[in-house]
Amino acid sequence: MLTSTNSGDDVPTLYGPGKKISRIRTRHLLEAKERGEKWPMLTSYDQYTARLFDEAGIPVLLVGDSAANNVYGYETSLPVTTEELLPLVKAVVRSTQRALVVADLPFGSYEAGPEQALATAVGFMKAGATAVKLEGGQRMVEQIRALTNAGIPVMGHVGFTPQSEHVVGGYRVQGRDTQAQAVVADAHAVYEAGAFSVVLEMVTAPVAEQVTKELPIPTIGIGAGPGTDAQVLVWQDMAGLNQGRKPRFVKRYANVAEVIQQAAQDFADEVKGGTFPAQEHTFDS
Ligand SMILES: Nc1nc(=O)c2c([nH]1)NC[C@@H]1CN(c3ccc(C(=O)N[C@@H](CCC(=O)O)C(=O)O)cc3)CN21
Ligand SMILES: CC(C)C(=O)C(=O)O
Repeated sequence: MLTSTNSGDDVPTLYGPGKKISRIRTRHLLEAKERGEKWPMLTSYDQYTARLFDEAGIPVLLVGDSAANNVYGYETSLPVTTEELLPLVKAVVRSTQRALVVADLPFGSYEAGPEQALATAVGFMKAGATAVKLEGGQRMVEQIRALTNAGIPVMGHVGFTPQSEHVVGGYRVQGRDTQAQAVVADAHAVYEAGAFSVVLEMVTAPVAEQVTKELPIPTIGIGAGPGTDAQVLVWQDMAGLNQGRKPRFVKRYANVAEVIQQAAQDFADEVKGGTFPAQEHTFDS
């Protein structure tokens, strides 16, 4: 079903159904940057998508706090809790053989300080995650340092940080004009604190490119242009299950919403019309 995109040589590529690396580790992501190999990351929150994306060769799956709006039906990321995210992390971990699973720390579970961050992150690691992600640059270096020292790989997240939308002043591009140096400084701070990678969200392309060139760790862009080492999208956006307003940075690669809705309508029609179930779906005496 899946066609290989591998060139067939012996270089262990990160992305692709060739599966030459049996289990993705953070060092593989660093090596990919050194080779100049770009890679995709997707969110996943459940068994079926985790399995499909893993088999498609997606090397990193993020159980995002975006489960808030994409699973639980909240309007923003703010309400979702550690208790709500933990079962989703467990489901994704159980359904993944190769991909590196990153657990997002939800709003309110790490900001109080390194001790709170460590307690929360340990819970996600015990649930089977391989790394955690948290939002914030310079203001989070203590947390990032504490987790890294405890053996927990940290993915940073700078630029637009949805958990602090009320301080940032809404969903806005970061890194324009006077903000540019703040975004660059945040990315450097995250790296120096020990992060193995960093998400750049809604950052201007030149700033993202500069950060990508300056840092030895992979940058993962969402609305940060083509210059980052990796790209991430929320899967319901990418596959067209989310039919809501589409941010500029989203590309819809399928229309899954239409497929599911058509299936539901066909099922309903056949039940009403008495054509389902047929003989083949029925047990004889
Ligand atoms: N479905 C979904 N996709 C996401 O990418 C996503 C979530 N949920 N939930 C958590 C955060 C919130 N994110 C978002 C959501 C919307 C915009 C947005 O509306 N952006 C506008 C405004 C940009 C501007 O100010 O110029 C856009 O058109 O891109 C941005 C980031 C990214 N994350
Ligand atoms: C958009 C990505 C990077 C994210 O943080 C999430 O899905 O929660």
